[in-house]
Amino acid sequence: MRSATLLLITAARALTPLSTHQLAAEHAKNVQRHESDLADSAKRWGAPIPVTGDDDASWRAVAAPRTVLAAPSVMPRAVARRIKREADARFSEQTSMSRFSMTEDLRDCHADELPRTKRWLRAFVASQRFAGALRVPEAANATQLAIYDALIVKYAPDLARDRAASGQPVHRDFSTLTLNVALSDADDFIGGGTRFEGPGDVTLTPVRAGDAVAHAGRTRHAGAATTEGERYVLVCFLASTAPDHARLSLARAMDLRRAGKYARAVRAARSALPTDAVDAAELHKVAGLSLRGLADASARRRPHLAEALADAAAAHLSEAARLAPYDVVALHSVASLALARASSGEDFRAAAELCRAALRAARTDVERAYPAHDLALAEGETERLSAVAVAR
Ligand SMILES: O=C(O)CCC(=O)C(=O)O
Ligand SMILES: [Fe+2]
Repeated sequence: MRSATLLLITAARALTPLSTHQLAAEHAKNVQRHESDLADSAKRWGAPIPVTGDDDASWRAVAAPRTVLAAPSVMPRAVARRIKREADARFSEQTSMSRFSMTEDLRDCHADELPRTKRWLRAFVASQRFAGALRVPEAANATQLAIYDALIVKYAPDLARDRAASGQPVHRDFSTLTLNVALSDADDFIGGGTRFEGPGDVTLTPVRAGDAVAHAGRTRHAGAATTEGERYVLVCFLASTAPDHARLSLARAMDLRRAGKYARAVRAARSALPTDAVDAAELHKVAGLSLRGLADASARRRPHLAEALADAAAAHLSEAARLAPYDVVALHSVASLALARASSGEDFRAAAELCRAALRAARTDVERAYPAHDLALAEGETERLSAVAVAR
């Protein structure tokens, strides 16, 4: 009982929004993690690199308003070729496939294990040429940057499980700024490129080895599918030495999720969102995490925890629906969760009302289909339960 109560409290604290006290606790954990990340980076990459002024015009914005910058030939093509060979030698010693990326459909290795790559990268980040990449707004205030990780990634259809396309799904990096240097020429492969999600979805395929792209780690992006040939990239993840709480909270949330600690993951993910100007889509994701936790807690027969995570999901979904009252999916999600949790006539009536709100926002038949289906279920249950009540 005691442990169930404690768990309930833990999960209920994930409820939105977090109090000042909870936020401070999350930030304290971030600082701890940040310090250990910096220590780890110093061991592998050396001391943080002071940022020099920005007067380099070679970086150009290519995907406003998300601010993705591109610059041609930041690395001499001959260096890119040598780095690629260095990585190939490493790959041939490796038996495992991808170790650090989000998918197994590629091959990767740590760039700090490759002496030539390591030397080039540190020198480049310290150079005036790199400074233009700091026009990415998230990096604008950084005075020192630490390389906390860098990978060489190789995409080739042969490496993919389906042997057809090698890529990486849409994700965020846990960096303040990501530098992505092409190690292959565009005509070495078909498909590929870095895809940036969102309105005006754009895929950047640098023309020549040595061309680079820079973006905020938090900008959602993917490695577009390489369907023929081979595509190599050097991806470098840079962190500002000042703790970036949005980045750190998100990184902790992902670790906690992987460890199956959903309630704590939800709280960390919630603390990654700004206290003002929260985006409904971000709240959807936190709700998604709560729902996954709910499923997990139910499977492990932890009803109190499941209940608290369902509360967290409902709270985040309602907040999202309040922020985006025109968003049928948000409104319907609130309704369908209420329906799933309903047990009394009153619950079903409330769920039906939420379905009607979603229906009012719907503009097309497709948007109407799910809320209408759920409304019929909710009304059916309301009727059935009132018939039972009368029969008694
Ligand atoms: O293939 C690309 O250009 C994207 C690589 C990437 O996003 C990553 O390794 O984190
Ligand atoms: Fe990435």
